[in-house]
Amino acid sequence: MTFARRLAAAQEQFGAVCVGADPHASILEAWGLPDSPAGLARFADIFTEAFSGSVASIKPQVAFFERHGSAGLAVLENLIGAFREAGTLVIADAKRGDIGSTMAGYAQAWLGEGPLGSDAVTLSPYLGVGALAPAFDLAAENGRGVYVLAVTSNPEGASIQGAGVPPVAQTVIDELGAWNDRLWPGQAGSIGAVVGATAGPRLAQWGISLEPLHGLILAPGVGAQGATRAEAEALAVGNLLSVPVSRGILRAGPDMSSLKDSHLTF
Ligand SMILES: O=C(O)c1cc(=O)[nH]c(=O)n1[C@@H]1O[C@H](COP(=O)(O)O)[C@@H](O)[C@H]1O
Repeated sequence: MTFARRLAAAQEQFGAVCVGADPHASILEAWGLPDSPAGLARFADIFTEAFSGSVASIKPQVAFFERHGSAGLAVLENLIGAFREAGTLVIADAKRGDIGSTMAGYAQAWLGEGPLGSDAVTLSPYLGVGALAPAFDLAAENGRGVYVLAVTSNPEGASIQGAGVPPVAQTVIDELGAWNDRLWPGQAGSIGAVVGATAGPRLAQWGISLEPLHGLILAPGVGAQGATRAEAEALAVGNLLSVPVSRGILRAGPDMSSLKDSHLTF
């Protein structure tokens, strides 16, 4: 089954919130845990108990695991495995992107059968949308998905993403839509665009249309970055929307019952 269909079924059951697994040093501290591989492992245990099997998807931000080196990556591997085994979709937020041959390596790492293999991965299109083809092709082959940065939630992205006529972001979205149509003809594609929930005013100012995407939208920025769920929902325009929330949810921990319920408030 395609990633888009699996995600649609999961969101029908659990809703569109994607819980961010972002163990910032400040979150570990707030949870009374050391900023070490042992603290990270304890974070992962609590996070797994709170959310595995009870939300549609999670999004581990891999930087917060990488900063602990190989021990941190081992925690990430276990986390990915535990959630996938429970049937909760894992979107690895790795923001990878490189020339085609190296891209094939990243695709195998994050969308393959190895220990970091996830249901979907985030990618950066700065080397060209076409350079990401190895990830698109693997996703089509094995029922995985990708999310490509288009209009990011941070203000610094504007000078590049809004440059040109049509703006770079529109070109990214149009090219992603063409890939979706080619790889998943006649159905929702499993390639998504990352469009910040904070980015509504930029979309309007640049005249960006998300309609040609024919796929998925990931709209970060709700909660800690100040955007609302309604602002995220306004972005869907016929695409399947997921709303990742990291700090807004994690700040409810480590108390298990507050943490378990926190995603319901978004
Ligand atoms: O790709 C992403 O997920 C992403 C893209 C973007 O434009 N903005 C953005 O904040 N993110 C990620 O979404 C999460 C947002 O975290 P919170 O602001 O704590 O909810 C972080 O993991 C970011 O790395």
